[in-house]
Amino acid sequence: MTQATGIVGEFLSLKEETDAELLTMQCGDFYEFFGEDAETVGEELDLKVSQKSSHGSSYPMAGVPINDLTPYLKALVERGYRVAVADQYETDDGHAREIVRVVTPGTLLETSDADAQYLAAVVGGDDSDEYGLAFADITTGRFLVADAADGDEALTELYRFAPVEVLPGPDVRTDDDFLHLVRERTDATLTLHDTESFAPRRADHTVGEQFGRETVDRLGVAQPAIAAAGAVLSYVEETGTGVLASMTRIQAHHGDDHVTLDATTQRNLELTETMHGDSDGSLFATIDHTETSAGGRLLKEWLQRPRRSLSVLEERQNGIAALASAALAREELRETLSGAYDLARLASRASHGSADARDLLAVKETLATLPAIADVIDSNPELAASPLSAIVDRPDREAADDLREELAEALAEDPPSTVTQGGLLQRGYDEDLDTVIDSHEEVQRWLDSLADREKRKHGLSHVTVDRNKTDGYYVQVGKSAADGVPDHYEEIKTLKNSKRFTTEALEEKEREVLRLEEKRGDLEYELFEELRERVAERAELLQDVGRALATVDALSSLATHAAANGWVQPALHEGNELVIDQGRHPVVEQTTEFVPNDVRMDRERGFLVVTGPNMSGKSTYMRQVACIVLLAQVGSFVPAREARISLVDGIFTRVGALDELAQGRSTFMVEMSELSNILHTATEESLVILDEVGRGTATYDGISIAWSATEYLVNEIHAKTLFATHYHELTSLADRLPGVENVHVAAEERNGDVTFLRTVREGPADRSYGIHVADLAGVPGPVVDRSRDVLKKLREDKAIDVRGGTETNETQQVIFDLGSGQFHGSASPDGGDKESLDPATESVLEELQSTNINEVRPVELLSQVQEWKQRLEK
Ligand SMILES: Nc1ncnc2c1ncn2[C@@H]1O[C@H](COP(=O)(O)OP(=O)(O)OP(=O)(O)O)[C@@H](O)[C@H]1O
Repeated sequence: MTQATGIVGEFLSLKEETDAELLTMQCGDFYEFFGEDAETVGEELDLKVSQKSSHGSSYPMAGVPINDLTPYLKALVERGYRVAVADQYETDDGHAREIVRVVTPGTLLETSDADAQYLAAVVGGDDSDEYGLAFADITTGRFLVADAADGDEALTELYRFAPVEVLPGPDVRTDDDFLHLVRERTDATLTLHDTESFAPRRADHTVGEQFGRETVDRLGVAQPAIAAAGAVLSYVEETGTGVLASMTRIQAHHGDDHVTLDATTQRNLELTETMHGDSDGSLFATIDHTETSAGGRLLKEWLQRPRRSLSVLEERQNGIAALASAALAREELRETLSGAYDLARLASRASHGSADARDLLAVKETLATLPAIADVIDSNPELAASPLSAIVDRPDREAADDLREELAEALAEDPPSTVTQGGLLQRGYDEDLDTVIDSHEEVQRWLDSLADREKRKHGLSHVTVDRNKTDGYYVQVGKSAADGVPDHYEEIKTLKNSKRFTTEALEEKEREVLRLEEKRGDLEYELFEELRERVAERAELLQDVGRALATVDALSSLATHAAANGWVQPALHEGNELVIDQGRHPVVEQTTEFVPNDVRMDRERGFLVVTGPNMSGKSTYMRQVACIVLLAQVGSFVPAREARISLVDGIFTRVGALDELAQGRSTFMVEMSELSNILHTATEESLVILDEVGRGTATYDGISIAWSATEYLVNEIHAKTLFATHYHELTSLADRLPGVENVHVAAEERNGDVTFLRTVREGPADRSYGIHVADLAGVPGPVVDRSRDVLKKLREDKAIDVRGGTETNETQQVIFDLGSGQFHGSASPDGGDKESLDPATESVLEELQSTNINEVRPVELLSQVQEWKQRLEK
């Protein structure tokens, strides 16, 4: 390509200045893309690409009218592009252009999505495993920082906030494994931002400047989190979004305040989307009855970040309790809330300078909902006595009223969406403006009555006065009357049925009206900008009011759901007892005639082995327990007749996931790394849900792993655990290990038909129904019969040790007789049946026994298990 000159040359040299993938440049009334950019945009957005000739060469070109740029930008950014925007401005000798903004997924202000839009940065510690994270939602001004003890915790936070764009710090950039997991667990675009901005001193300075030195010192987060925050701020500034002013507050997200919910668990419990990736059918979609997008955002945040503080949870519970019983007042609140707009978003738009008069009107209307809501609360004794009154009193109500009044005095009732053509402000707001408006209206009246005057004065019929772009103002006279116009009429155009004239007086008024229009437009715009700036200065106030309204909305939503579905307030406590009477699964109960079930767990009964036929309801039962505990720690009521819930520090799940095979990962490998993560992180205060661990490999390997994991959880971790399994063998652990109990989901078999009762009962299931289910599913008869034969043949003795048993403190041995389906304690601890084992089996068992799966990496474990298998087969 020859060196481009002219407009294309200007485009290409601007393109060199930016690292954005695409550039669009203002050329008069259009934004244009040239060259490769034009082709990309043409393909992505189906935009027409034409050819622009420039000095003998020709370049692809695609453009959109200035006012239509936003939807195109949005579409490009949603496809993961970063787009630089160059604006044109006047200079003494013509015009020039410069890049004013780079729009990226995390800095797109024009989003119409109600969800939070987080821009994140993640930084590794210099010589520790620690990570620091920062999250900013530029559309609402929310800014959070968090420490993470290690890479896993950093990934968990990233999954929790689901950022749309991530800035990896300099050290994280080279960690391919970490980046791979970020890509896998979030939909974020990864952007390499200037390394300098992550430098400790510089970041510390940036953050101090933005939020105030003292605030930063009080945050109590480690240096990497500050580095991440500094990088985010510098990125927001550099991309030219101009919203830094709306970021008024920095908050530390302390993991300890929240229930640990790793990415897998958030997915397994289908918190915000189902396993299939739909938002419908998720727990959030089920319980969300919020009226405002800010309320919905807050409720989602609560679900993703359940709390551990009893006082925080009780405040929410008490709010919900009051709202749940005050049905009428609740409906009134929701009705009022339905008129509220997203104040945090409006504040960001005001800071950015893109809020129009309608946006400010929305601010005014929303500010007015706060006292309306406070009135409803005050006039209902139950609500007035609840934490709701403190919630609505938290923002500075007086300042909110002042701002609302100021806006009410300033804004016109129905302003246009353009801000440059007047009509934005009310009479009486500004004296100078009133004078201009008076003169403008006077001329306008003269023009409006001109046609009538001319008709009367000159005896003309068919006269109209109008204006258009080419002719300006004109008097139009019908053909039949056109000959009778007075001499001072000057003809400007002949049409088919009429003629257009102008007069000196009309021309003069036209000049006047244009001057006044311009003056009015300019003055109004100036006054409007000042007003908008004053609103932007109150960003923090708007965020506070927005938060209060969102809180009332989220609580009302939870109360509405509780009241409609018969949910109850759980008794929360810091002990160990988890008792759920007649619990239900919050999502499944919506679509099924649900059979409620009980749970009782405490220190003496901390591990439940859940058995039952396939499809009987084991998974549902366990998830139901996890969801109820989670909802309780959101502060919500729960689907049960009664519940007493001990607060947990984390919920961990290992549930067969559907999507792993699609991702080309070995199911067993995933299963083992998830198990390993649980065994490493769960504590005595955690809730662990294991669904068929060990299923992904050969039966005996599976049993061995399930067995030893159970021992470890019971003996070392003491976490409350529910473990569903098809390995009937594991049910014998209940007799041997204190704290382990069997429950089963009941089914009845009569004349070969199995009826699922969905009722959970004490004790192990009678037997495994696998072959029966195969039969039901229509597997051919001969195959079913033959599998029964094979099962019979497989029933041979195997010996397994139980660790941590009660009878002696020593390891004891039990023999599992697959023939009878029973375990027998060994006759003597070191002799007996053990001698009947061949040396190879014995050595494998010894190694298995001495393997601490908590210390072995999953990959090694896998190959170790394979090796044992080969030795046993030999
Ligand atoms: N308590 C209940 N009341 C009504 N329906 C239920 C109940 N529990 C489970 N179900 C329904 O039963 C079906 C099977 O449940 P689930 O997947 O939990 O079984 P499972 O025992 O875990 O099966 P598998 O062992 O094959 O994984 C689901 O469609 C679920 O909606």
